[in-house]
Amino acid sequence: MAYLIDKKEGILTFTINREEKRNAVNDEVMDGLKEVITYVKDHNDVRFLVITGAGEKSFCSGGDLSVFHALETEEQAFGMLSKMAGILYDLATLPVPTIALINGTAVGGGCEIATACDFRLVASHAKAGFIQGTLAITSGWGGGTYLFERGLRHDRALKMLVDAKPYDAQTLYEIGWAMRVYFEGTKEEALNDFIEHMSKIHPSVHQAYKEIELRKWRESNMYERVMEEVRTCAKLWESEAHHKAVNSFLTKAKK
Ligand SMILES: CC[C@H](C(=O)O)C(=O)SCCNC(=O)CCNC(=O)[C@H](O)C(C)(C)COP(=O)(O)OP(=O)(O)OC[C@H]1O[C@@H](n2cnc3c(N)ncnc32)[C@H](O)[C@@H]1OP(=O)(O)O
Repeated sequence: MAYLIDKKEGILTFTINREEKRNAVNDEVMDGLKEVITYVKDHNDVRFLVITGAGEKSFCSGGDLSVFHALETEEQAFGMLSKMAGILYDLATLPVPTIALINGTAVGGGCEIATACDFRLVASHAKAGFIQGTLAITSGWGGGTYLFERGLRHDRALKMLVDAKPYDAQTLYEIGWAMRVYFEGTKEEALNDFIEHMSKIHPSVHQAYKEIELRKWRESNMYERVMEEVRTCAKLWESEAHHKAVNSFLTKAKK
C-alpha cells in the first residue's frame, strides 16, 4: 500500500508509505489523502490528523516525477495539480488540528503538504524546501499561497520559495516554518509531547479557533488564490526548461 492509515485514541495518522521513492506522491497517495480527509469530516471522534512519512529518510519528496513527467501540456499538468490542490485545500480547512510530523526530507510538493497543515514538528536531521524552482516551476498544490498566509514574515516566506533549496531544521525553526524541532526519541514520542496539553481541551474549542482563520480565508477568496497558483504552475510546466530538469533528474536516478 502506498499509504497507511492508523487511528489510536482520537489521533488519525496518515503515513505516505513509498520509501523506495522517498515517499513521492502518486495518484494512490492522493486518493488515500482524500479517504482520510473524508473520514475526519464524517466522524466526530478524531481529535488530531497527523501526516507523516514512512522510514527516517523522507517525509515526502513531492510529486512522483517518474509518473508526472509524462504530463506534457499545461492542460495535462493542470489536471494533476488541481486535483492535489483541492485535496490540500480540504486538508487545510479541516475543523480539527492537523500536524505534519516531519520525519525526514520534505521537498517540493512534500513541503507544500506540510505547509498546508496547522503545525510542523520537524526531526532534527530533517530538511525542507520548496525546490520546485530548480525544476523551473513554482509550487503548484497551493503551498506558496499557504506559506504567505501562515504568518511567516514576508521576506522569509519569499526567500524560502525563491531559494528553492532545502533548509535544515534549525533554520526552519528560526524563520518560523517549524513549530518545534525534536532531537531525541521517536516521532511518536515527539507528537505525544506536543499534543499533551491540547488533548485536554474540548474539541469544540479547537474547532472554534480554527474557524476564525477559515472565515478569513473564505472572505479573502483563499480557494481562488490557491487555484491561481495552480494555473501559474501549469503554465510553467509546459516549458522546455521544466521538462529538461525533470529528465535530468530521472536520467541521473537511472545511473
Ligand atoms: C507541485 C509539486 C510538484 C509536482 O510534482 O507537481 C513537485 O513536487 S516538484 C518537486 C518534485 N520532487 C523533486 O524534485 C525531488 C526529487 N528527489 C530528490 O531531490 C531526492 O530524491 C531527495 C532529496 C528527496 C532524496 O535524496 P536521496 O539521495 O536520499 O535519495 P535518491 O535521490 O537517491 O532517491 C532514492 C530513490 O527515490 C527516487 N525518488 C526520489 N524522489 C522522487 C520523486 N519525487 N519522484 C520519483 N522518484 C523519486 C529516486 O529516483 C531514487 O530511485 P532509484 O530507482 O532508487 O534510483
